[in-house]
Amino acid sequence: MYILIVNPAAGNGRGLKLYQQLKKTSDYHSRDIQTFFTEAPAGAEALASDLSKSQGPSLKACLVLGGDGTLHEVINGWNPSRPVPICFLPAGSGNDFARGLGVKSRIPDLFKSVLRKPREHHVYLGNYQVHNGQKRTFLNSVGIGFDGAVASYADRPAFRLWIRRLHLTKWIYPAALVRALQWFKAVEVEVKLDDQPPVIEKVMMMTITNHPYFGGGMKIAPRAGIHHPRFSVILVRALSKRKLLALFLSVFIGKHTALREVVEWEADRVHVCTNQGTLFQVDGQPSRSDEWLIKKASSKTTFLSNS
Ligand SMILES: Nc1ncnc2c1ncn2[C@@H]1O[C@H](COP(=O)(O)OP(=O)(O)OP(=O)(O)O)[C@@H](O)[C@H]1O
Repeated sequence: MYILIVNPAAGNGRGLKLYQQLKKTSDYHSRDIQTFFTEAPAGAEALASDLSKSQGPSLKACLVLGGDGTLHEVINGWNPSRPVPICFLPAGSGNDFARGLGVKSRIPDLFKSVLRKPREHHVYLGNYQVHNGQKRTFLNSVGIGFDGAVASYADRPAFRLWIRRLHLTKWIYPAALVRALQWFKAVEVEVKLDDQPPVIEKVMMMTITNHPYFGGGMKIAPRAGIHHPRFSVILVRALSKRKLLALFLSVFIGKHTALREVVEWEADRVHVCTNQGTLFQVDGQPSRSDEWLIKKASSKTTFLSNS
């Protein structure tokens, strides 16, 4: 049997539309699939926690139809002592984790293939702790500084509404980037990678990522790979706003890492501190902190896909 968790609100209602398409397929009816809807913002975490406790050995996989935010909640809610393969059916506005996994098909095709002939990916996700808080897991990246400012802008209800009215949902992150550029200022951070001595840098942003993509398809860390056992760490040193905009434009052609202000490191453990509350994002969800401890997970999570 399968569990299907649906966020109807993902991708500004795309989650519901895709669910209605899946419901019409023969595979949906011929398999034992129990469907659950998230009922409120952040509802997927409690739902996944309850479902993971009540399932027996007949559960073959948990399918998640939603955006990166929904998948993040499911991964964090699911009881780790009852591991189950996860299949992400990307219905959000960003869907960077699906890009990282190499998913390209339409959702109904992906759904069909995963039920009939799934391909397993075993991935070391990332764990993070913010200012001695609870340890949590991330799928895509933790982005500190400008990256967090962009996510924070993209999360504003008025901005989302404006983007939706203009049918620019796909371009929400680039649009938020242009807005955040107007007020963001570089921050000083102390960075410690693995057992190396700490370094102090004035940065526009620092992104610690499991795979190359962020912001809805920008290939920020070209050397990263979802099957790599270490993080890619992208650090962008303080630069002018014009140059930062040029940097993001060069991300589309994969040339930004050639810039003098951009460095790409690898690490299993990253500790970052600042002396001021700084915006950051985790899997696209914005927040604020002054300390982050980020480590590769010690065990792998299984994802099902068709490629
Ligand atoms: N029933 C619901 N009604 C309203 N909001 C919901 C509901 N269920 C979940 N949510 C919220 O919807 C938000 C958006 O979901 P999600 O992040 O998965 O999609 P997205 O933002 O469109 O895509 P992405 O994260 O890929 O950019 C999340 O903050 C989640 O908590």
